[in-house]
Amino acid sequence: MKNKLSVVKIGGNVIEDENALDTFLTAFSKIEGLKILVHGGGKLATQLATKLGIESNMVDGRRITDAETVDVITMVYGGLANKKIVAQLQAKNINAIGLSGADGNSIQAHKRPVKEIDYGFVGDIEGVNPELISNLLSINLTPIFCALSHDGAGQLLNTNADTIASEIAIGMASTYETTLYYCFEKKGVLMDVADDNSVVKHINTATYQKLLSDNIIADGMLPKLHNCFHALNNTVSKVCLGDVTMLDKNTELFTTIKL
Ligand SMILES: Nc1ncnc2c1ncn2[C@@H]1O[C@H](COP(=O)(O)OP(=O)(O)O)[C@@H](O)[C@H]1O
Ligand SMILES: CC(=O)N[C@@H](CCC(=O)OP(=O)(O)O)C(=O)O
Repeated sequence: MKNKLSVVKIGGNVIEDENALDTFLTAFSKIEGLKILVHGGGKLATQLATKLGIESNMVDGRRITDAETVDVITMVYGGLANKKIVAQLQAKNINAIGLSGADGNSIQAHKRPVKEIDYGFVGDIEGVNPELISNLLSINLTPIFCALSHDGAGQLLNTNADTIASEIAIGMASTYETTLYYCFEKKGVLMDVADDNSVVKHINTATYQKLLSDNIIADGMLPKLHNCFHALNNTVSKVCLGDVTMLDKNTELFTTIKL
């Protein structure tokens, strides 16, 4: 039987709120068994860019990443956000190790080809390095990934954190029984975004199509659910979406997705 592995992604809304981040990291530290954290930080990057007088441009939820912006996101994702999380997990007795995709060649990518839109230094993932990640897990380290990949030729690339989480879960799924958790500020996929009690508890391929055609899923939820099904179609066992209470298993109010 395969060992269980939890791959957990947290979004920018949780990271930028110190209390929410602490609550999340406490819940994450209590997850039993092997675990990996992937964090975003898009809002923090936008805030720092504004302070530096650099305009942020998003197209379809993806950041146009020019040369100045790739420096900003490297500072924020690989530096401030990643190292704060690692230090706070150390304080909770989790031996966390922070990684970008360049560290240990853990996430290989290529610069997105220019079609109608030039996204700049945005990376499309080619593969992850499951051996490295398994080795880290085997010596009791907990990998903490930020939203940076690399092209193998010296260039760091910006890759959406939801995508990094699904690709890592896929990369690990042949070795571990892998569950992917998307943890954000809502209780799951909601029928009405304004009503936190309207959680859709179970989604499968058929109900996903219905939610799409009824326009229930919008904005950031569109690429997130695309990543969920991409993971499930590539041997990840289960995907769950919800707020922090989903992790401590004290609630049944979250969304579980299976094919
Ligand atoms: N049906 C829905 N259920 C829940 N959230 C939804 C839904 N449709 C759109 N959203 C929006 O998607 C957002 C989550 O996407 P995003 O901001 O990209 O997440 P993250 O914080 O993980 O980066 C929610 O904050 C919510 O405003
Ligand atoms: C290419 C691209 O758009 N990358 C994202 C990476 C950060 C991220 O995904 O952060 P959240 O999870 O907090 O949204 C960005 O720069 O905003």
